[in-house]
Amino acid sequence: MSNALSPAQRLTQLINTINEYNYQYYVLDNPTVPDAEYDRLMRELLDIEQTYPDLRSSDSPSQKVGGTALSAFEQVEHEVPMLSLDNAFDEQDMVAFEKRIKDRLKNTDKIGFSCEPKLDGLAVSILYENGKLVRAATRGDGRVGENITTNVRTIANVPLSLRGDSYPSRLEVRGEVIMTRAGFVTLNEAQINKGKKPFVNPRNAAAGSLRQLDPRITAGRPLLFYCYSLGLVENEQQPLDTTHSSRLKQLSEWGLPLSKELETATGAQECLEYFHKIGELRSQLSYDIDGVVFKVDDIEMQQALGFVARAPRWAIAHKFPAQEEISSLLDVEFQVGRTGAITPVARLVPTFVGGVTVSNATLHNQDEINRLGIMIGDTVIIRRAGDVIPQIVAIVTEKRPADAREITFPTACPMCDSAIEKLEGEAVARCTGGLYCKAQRKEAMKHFASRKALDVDGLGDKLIEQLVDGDMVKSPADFFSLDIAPLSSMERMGEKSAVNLVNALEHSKKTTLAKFLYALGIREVGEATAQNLALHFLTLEAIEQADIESLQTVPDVGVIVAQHVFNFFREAHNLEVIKALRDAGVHWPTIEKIALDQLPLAGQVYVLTGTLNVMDRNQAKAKLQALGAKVSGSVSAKTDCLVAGEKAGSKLTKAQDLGVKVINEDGMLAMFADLEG
Ligand SMILES: NC(=O)c1ccc[n+]([C@@H]2O[C@H](COP(=O)([O-])OP(=O)(O)OC[C@H]3O[C@@H](n4cnc5c(N)ncnc54)[C@H](O)[C@@H]3O)[C@@H](O)[C@H]2O)c1
Ligand SMILES: [Zn+2]
Repeated sequence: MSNALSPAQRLTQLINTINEYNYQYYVLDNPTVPDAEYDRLMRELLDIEQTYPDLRSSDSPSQKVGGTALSAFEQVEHEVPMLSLDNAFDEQDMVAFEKRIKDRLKNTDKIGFSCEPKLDGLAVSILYENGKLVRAATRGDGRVGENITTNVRTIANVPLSLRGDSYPSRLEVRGEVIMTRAGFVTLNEAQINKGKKPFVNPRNAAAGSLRQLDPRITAGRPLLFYCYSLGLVENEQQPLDTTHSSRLKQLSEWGLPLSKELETATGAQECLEYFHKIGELRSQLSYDIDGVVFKVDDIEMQQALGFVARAPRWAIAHKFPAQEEISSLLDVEFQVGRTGAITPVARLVPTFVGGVTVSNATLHNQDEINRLGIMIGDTVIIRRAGDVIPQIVAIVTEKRPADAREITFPTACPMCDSAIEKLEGEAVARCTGGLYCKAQRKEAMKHFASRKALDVDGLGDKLIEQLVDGDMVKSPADFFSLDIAPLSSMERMGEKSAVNLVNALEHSKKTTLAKFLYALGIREVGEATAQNLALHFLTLEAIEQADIESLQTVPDVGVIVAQHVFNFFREAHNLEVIKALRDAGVHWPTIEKIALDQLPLAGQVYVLTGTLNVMDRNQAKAKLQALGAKVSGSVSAKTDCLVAGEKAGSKLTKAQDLGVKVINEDGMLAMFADLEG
C-alpha cells in the first residue's frame, strides 16, 4: 500500500496516525494499538525524515514529547523540561550509543552507567519545598503538565515530608507511577463486577487512575511511585553527589522510594549483561517493565552531552521484545476437555510475540467473548508474558472488517452432539455426554495413561485418539485387553512397538493408590489431593465409603472437592470401571498405618519457590506432604526450610533475611532419596 505513496504522502499519513495514537494514549489513557505497532510506525517516520531531511518539520511527532495536558487540570510549567528517552532495540544500538558518547566527549575509556529498570507507568514530577510535598505534576508535553498534587498525595509510598534535614530547600524528584500486576488484576475484577470497562494493561490503569478529577478514586487504586531522577534543585545545604546513581541513593535516604533493581555498570558490555539479567527476572517482578534504561553516571559528562529535541544524549532505553502484538482472529474452534468443559479457542494469524510464534489463544468462555466484544475477522491485541499462555487482551474496533462474523457458542457438543449445559453461577459450559462423548473419553484416557497417573510408556496422545476413534477402547480397563495383532496394524505402529506397549501396560498395573486415584480423573482431584486422600484413608474401600464430612478432614479438600469425590463413587459406571481395572490386575501395595507424627518430616513447615526442573511443583508438594511436612505458600519465622528452584525471587530473599534454611532442587531430591533409602 505504502509503495504507491510518495515519501511526503506517506509521511503525512504516518504523522496523522501517530498523532491520533498519541492522543488516545497520552490524553485518553486508552491506546488502541500495542506499543510494538506504534514503535514500528515511529521508526518508519524517523527513517523517512532521515532520508529526506527537507521533509522534517518542527511539529513532527518525532520532535515532541508525550501529549497535551488536559485542560480539566490546572497547568504546571516544568522549570526543567521533562524529556523522553531514545530507544535501543538491539545490542548494536547499545554499542553504538556508547561509541557516540565516547566520540562526543573525546573519551577513550569505558563509560560508567547507571542501570535502571524501565518501569512501565507514567512519569511524574514531585516538588518538595522545605521538605514538604507541595506540588505534583504529569509530564504532559514535557514543558507543561497537569497539576495532580491531591492525587499523588494518596499514593501509599510517596512521602508527604522528607526524612532528615539535609535536603535542599527546593527539590524536584522525578519518577514513575505504576500499578503492580496483582493490583491490576484486582482492579479489573472490580471494574468488571461494576459493569465498567476493564483496563487494557497496568500502564493504562495507572495513568487512568492518576489522572482522575476526584482524588478519592485515585486513593482507592493500588498505585506506587519509584524515583529515577532529580529535576529542579535549589539551595542545597551540602553539594550534591557527582554521580547520578549516588544522587538516587541520597534520595532514598530522604525517604523517597527507589526500585530494587538499580545497579551501575562500566561499558556497553556490562550494560548488556544487566539487560539480560533483568530480562530473566522480568516475569517475576511484581510490576511490568518494558526495558532497561542506561544513563551516563557522571553528572559533568551528562552536562557536556546535553539534549536533542525530545531526549537527552546521555541516556537510552533498551527495550525488551514486545509482549503485546497485533494479530487477527481467523476463526474460533470449540474444544471439549476431559470434564466436558467447552473452551473456545481463537485461531490467529501466526504472530511473533513474547519470544515465540503464537497461533492460538484461549478465549476461556462466553463471558470472555462478551467482555471483549470480539468477532471473527477482528484485529486483536494479543499478549504473551513469561510462560503465561497467550491471551487476547483487546480488539481494535476501528479495524473491524465489514464482513466480520459473530461468534456463536454451540448449544450441542461439537464432538458428540449431546446437549451443552451451563450451570447457574458457573462461567463454563459443559457437554453432558460424559464418557459417551468421544472428546471427553479421549481426554480421560490420555489422563489415565499420563506420567503422573498410570504412566504407560508408549501410549501417546495420537495413539489414544486412534484407539478411541476406532472404538477399540471405551473405558480405561480396555487398554489391558488390547492384543498385539490389532495394535501392530495401527498407524505408525509395528510389531515391535505393539509388543513394547503390551509389556508397558502389564508393567503399569503395579501402581500406588494415590496414582490410581489420580488416574481416575475425579474432578479437581490433582496429584497432591490424591496423595492426601490415600494417606488419610489408606484403602480405596475407605475412600469409596467416606461421607462428605469425613472427606473434608483431609488436608487440601474443601466442600467442593469432597462433593466431587463423593459423587464420583456414587455413579454405577465409575464403580464398574474400577472393578474392571482391578479384575485386569491393576494393584497397589497396602499403605501401612503410620502415625502421622512418626513420619520423617512431621511437624516441619516447607515452602517451595522458583522453577523446579526434575519434579513439578505439585509433585514436590505431594511428596513433602507424604513425608509428613506441611507445605505453606509463604515464608515466615515458622518456616523450617525453603526449597528454592531456579530464578527464586522475593521468597528466597525473605528466607535469607529470616535465617531460614534454604535448599535447592538437588538438595530436596537428595533428601527424598535419603528418607526413602
Ligand atoms: N500504543 C500506543 O498507541 C502508544 C502511543 C504513544 C506512545 N506509546 C508508547 O510510549 C512510548 C513513547 O513514550 P514516552 O515518550 O513516554 O517514552 P518512553 O516510554 O519510551 O521513555 C520515556 C519514559 O520512560 C519512563 N521511565 C521509566 N523508567 C525510567 C527510568 N529509570 N529513567 C527514566 N525514565 C524512565 C519515563 O516515564 C519516561 O518519561 C512509545 O515507544 C510507545 O511504546 C504507545
Ligand atoms: Zn460431547
